[in-house]
This record gives sequence, C-alpha cells and structure tokens, in this order.
Amino acid sequence: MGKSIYDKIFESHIVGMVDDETYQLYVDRHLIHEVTSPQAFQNIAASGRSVRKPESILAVADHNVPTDPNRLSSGISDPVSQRQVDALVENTRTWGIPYFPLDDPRQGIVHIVGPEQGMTHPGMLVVCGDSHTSTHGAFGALAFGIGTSEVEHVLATQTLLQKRAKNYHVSINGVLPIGVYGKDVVLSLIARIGTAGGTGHVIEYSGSAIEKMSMESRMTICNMTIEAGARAGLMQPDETTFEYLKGRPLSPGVEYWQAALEHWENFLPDSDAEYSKMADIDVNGLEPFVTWGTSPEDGISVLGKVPDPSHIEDPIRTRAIERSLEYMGLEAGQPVRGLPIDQVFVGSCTNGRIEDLRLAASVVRGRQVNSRTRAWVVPGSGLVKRQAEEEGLAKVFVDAGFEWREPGCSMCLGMNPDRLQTEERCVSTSNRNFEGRQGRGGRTHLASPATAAASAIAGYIEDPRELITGQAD
Ligand SMILES: CC(C)[C@H](C(=O)O)[C@@H](O)C(=O)O
Ligand code: SF4
Repeated sequence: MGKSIYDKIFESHIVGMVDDETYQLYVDRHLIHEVTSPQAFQNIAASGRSVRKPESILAVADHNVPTDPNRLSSGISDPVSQRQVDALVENTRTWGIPYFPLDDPRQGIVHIVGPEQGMTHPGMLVVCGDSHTSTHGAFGALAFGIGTSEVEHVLATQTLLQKRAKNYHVSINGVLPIGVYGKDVVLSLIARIGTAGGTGHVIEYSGSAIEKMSMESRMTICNMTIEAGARAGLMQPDETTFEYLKGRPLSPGVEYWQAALEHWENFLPDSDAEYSKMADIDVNGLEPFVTWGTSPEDGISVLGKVPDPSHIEDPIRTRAIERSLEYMGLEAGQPVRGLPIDQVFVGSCTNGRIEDLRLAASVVRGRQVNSRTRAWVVPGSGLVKRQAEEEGLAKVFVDAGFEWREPGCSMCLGMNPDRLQTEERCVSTSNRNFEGRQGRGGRTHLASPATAAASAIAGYIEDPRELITGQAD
C-alpha cells in the first residue's frame, strides 16, 4: 500500500511504542512563545529535570507584546503579560535556548519567524504550544500544536506521544482569478467541509493551484487548515520550497545542500498513497471570500448574502445562525458587501508576511483610508517590517492613513492592548472570528489582505476586484 507524506514522516520519527496505538515520536524542532511555555519550564525545574536539546528550540514573545511604535520605552502594562514575557527571557537564558528579544529585528510571530529563519525543513516533525503550528506544513514537514504538558514533555525528552491520524487528500486545481488568493481558497474550503470536516485527519494538499503558489500563500492555507478541525496540513516540497529555504540561517548550508535535497525526496507521497477522505476544489470560478458569522466556516462570496435562519431546517443550526447574526449585528439575507466597518487589521500569522503586505499596498497605493475606519498594518516580524520599509510599502500605507506598527499577534486576539471596542466591526486578515476574539463584543470578518485593504479605502466591506480592475459585479 502506498504511503502519504504524513505516513512517511510519522513512521520515520517513531522511537518507541507505549501501547498498541500510542507511538513515541522524535521531535526535530520546537518553537516556544510566552503564553504556553512558563508552566512547562516551571515543572521541568520543580522535577529536577533539564532541557534535552536547547539548540532545537527557538523562542519569541508575540501574543502579549504591545505593537505601538513606542513599545520599547513604554513597556507592557498588563502585569500578567509582563510576567509571561519575563519568564520566557529567564527560561531561555537558564537553558541556553535561542531567543529573539523585542529589540531584535528578527522578533515577530512565532509562525512567521520560524520559516523566515529556515527552521522548518521537509520531512521534519515540528511542534509548538500553539494551534497554528500547522503553518509549517507548507514545507512538507509534519507540524502541529501541542498543549503545555506536552511542551514540558518535549523539552525534557525531545519526544512526544502520539496516536496516528487518518489521511485526507484535498486537491486544489485551476488558476486563481484576479482578486482571489490563498486566503480565499482556504476560507472556501472551510466553508465547504466545516470546522469539524478534518477532525482526526491530516490534510495533504496537492494540485495545480498549489503548485503555482508561493510559500507565503501555501503557509496561509496550512495555517488555517487547523480551523477545518484537522491535526495538520501538509504540502509536497518542490522547487518553490527549496528556493525559499536556500541561504536562510537555519537551512542546510551549501556543503550539505545536495544531501538535504536527496534526503527530502524520502518524504514525497507515493502515487498510490491511500487517503480515507478526498475533496477536490476548482478555483477557476472562485470569488473573494469573507466571513459573516462567528465561526471560520461562515465564509461566503464577498458578493453574497448572510444566511436566513428561517430557511434552515435543522433547529440547532437555525439557533446558531440566529445567535451569530445577533452577535454580529446583522440582518438575515443582508448583503455582506457594503457593511460599514470601524477597523481594518492587516497582520497575523495567517497574512502578515511580505507578500500579504505587497498585496495590500498594491490595492491601497495612491488612495486614502475612509474617515470612518481605522486601518492598521502589523507586520508579522521585524524582518517583514524592514523589507516592507525598504520596498516603500510602509510609505504607501502611512500616506494612505494606515497605522504602521511593530510586529506581534496584535489584534488577532485580545491578549494585548490591541483590541476592538464592543460592537466595533473589523475586516481582519487573521484566522479566527470567534465571539470576543478581537476584544469583548468585537465583530470580526475574516478576509484576504486585498479585501481588507479595499475595505479600508471604501469604509465598508468591499470587493477588492472593484479597486484592482474596477469591475466587481
Ligand atoms: C495563545 C495560543 C495558545 C493560541 C493558539 O494555540 O492558537 C493562539 O495563538 C490563538 O491563535 O488562539
Ligand atoms: S497571530 Fe493569531 S493565530 Fe497566529 S499565533 Fe498569534 S494569536 Fe495565534
């Protein structure tokens, strides 16, 4: 029987078995951040154990840090956040773990910093105490989020206990129309299979649309794969992957490059690999997507209408839609395009990379943010920020009336000062639109950087094609 990428990585990392179903897997790389690591380090110290392989770890503070331009002098006002960041600094110092402090240009969101440093290679097992670790699957690595007790286990043993997931194959074919991007593809996938669609599975992507995509777009898709309930997302490594990795600080050096390429070939899927679920997506007719509700599966075309619960038969679903509409301040059947917005957030580990900023800037260039809307760009890392400044993108944003901020998770989640006020409506390039996600009572519409940028200019949810080509409907 043929093997999937998942099967091959999983099997090559088995170092032991705990029972019939539970394997002990070797972990190649471990990313840590300030929220899910303090307790793990505390337990390591309390039990007199030590960190087994500090050089396999990379640490950054991202969730709790402020992103205002004065953050180095003003510091962190919330005492719990400050304690978590202090603990990360202290723990990394104690154990000799690489850490990028706030004044280091390499600081940023863990899932942007890791790939940027060349930390994830095809065939690796990569973990982090964070659900969006699935992002790294874009490199053909098995990457998934773990809980704090597992973070402790990995710190102490460099291994993890795992049961095997099932294989799910998603084939994405066609040519992306103008104004439609990786974010729209993944929002449409989640709308189709639902937030439980991938439960118990690892989704492996292939197809002509994926082959043509940049690493940045592939990462956006793998990042949100977790929102479809899957354990991880995986993509086959190819020339695009190798080009991206070449020359990065933690990538194999020139002298090892050929050997690395040969090694990575071991992790390509067999042509007769078996998958327990399959889906095909044709992107040729895809439209820009935006969510209307409080679940990532609530995506519709930007030209679509929010659902009418009276047309739904399932009473549980009817109630859920009614509740979402109420929370989101929407009427059944209302078009989503044209909804006035208070805030636009371009950033997060989903869409805070240089390609995302280039895309948003291309929509914004020479235009002005609508006076009713605040618009922010929060680069995913200091390196993204620097590159965007060098390319003149920062100036495009600032000239248009955007705020240009320091790297961090920022408004992706309300764990730092960047939050929505109650009932404020935001078009956000992040990955979750749960109730209160961007601040208590805040209303989130997930979308691509192009849709977010177009909405900032319009002051309402706008079809980006309107600004790119002048022909929306
Ligand atoms: C805080 C952290 C544990 C959390 C996660 O695991 O995803 C966060 O990054 C998120 O996006 O909700
Ligand atoms: S940017 Fe958002 S999704 Fe990504 S790690 Fe930070 S909080 Fe989680």
